[in-house]
Amino acid sequence: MILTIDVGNTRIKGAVFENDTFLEQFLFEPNALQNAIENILIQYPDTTHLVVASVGKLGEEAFSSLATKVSIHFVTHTDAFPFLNAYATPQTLGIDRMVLAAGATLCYPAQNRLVIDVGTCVTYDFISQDDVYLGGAISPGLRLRYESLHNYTAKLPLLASECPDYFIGNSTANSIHSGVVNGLAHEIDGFIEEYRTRYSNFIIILTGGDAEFLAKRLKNTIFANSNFLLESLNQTFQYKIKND
Ligand SMILES: Nc1ncnc2c1ncn2[C@@H]1O[C@H](COP(=O)(O)OP(=O)(O)O)[C@@H](O)[C@H]1O
Ligand SMILES: CC(C)(COP(=O)(O)O)[C@@H](O)C(=O)NCCC(=O)O
Ligand SMILES: [K+]
Repeated sequence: MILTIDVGNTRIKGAVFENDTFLEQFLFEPNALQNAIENILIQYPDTTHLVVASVGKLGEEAFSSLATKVSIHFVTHTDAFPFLNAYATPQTLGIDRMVLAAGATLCYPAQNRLVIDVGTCVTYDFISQDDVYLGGAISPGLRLRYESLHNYTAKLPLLASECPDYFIGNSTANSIHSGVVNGLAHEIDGFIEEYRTRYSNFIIILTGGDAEFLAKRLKNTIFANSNFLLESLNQTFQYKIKND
């Protein structure tokens, strides 16, 4: 069994896999992480590997105390990945984006793929059908947009995310909801259209903490899979074992 852990900039998520089967997912509190992992290892004593991808504040040392209990693999740029990386600065490419690209390449062979991850940031990643990672885009995520409006103005309140069923916001709150949610939905729809002018066919994977919330606002019918990064971590690790 493998326990995969995704340290994002907002949340730390985990999942236990038995081969390709997703058994259970977890959400961690940063200051109770070690204890929580120890409990998972007790609950799933057949766990042999802990596989971690971090773009957040936690580095490899945050997991080192667990090394006596489980074999730890911290994913880095030097791992084996199933695509050719055409990014001009591969060493600064987010490891989460590399893992998403690997998952898309392995799960959807021989086709163009667009991965959209709506987390703290929205990331777009495009992998061509000949398995070349081309890059994509980074923009502020849903919560970051709500927080920026509040943090960088004198008068705008901080609101909880709400799905507007209107386009014209008729109050301050409704204007913010329309600007943030409709704005992000239009961005995603617009990006997909831009990719369509360049590539006639590609599959779209929508993931991240706000994927389900946004999926219903999009023009394009896209099936959201919030666990795609955790699943891709499992796939990437299995690929690494076979190709090292
Ligand atoms: N319980 C929650 N706590 C924080 N954010 C949440 C929660 N549920 C949904 N979200 C949304 O999910 C987003 C974070 O998504 P996630 O994919 O976990 O981000 P990251 O990988 O960057 O940490 C937040 O921006 C927020 O809008
Ligand atoms: C863009 C990101 C901040 C996204 O992080 P997330 O929203 O998943 O927490 C992360 O992938 C990152 O730090 N990237 C480095 C820059 C790059 O990918 O080019
Ligand atoms: K993201």
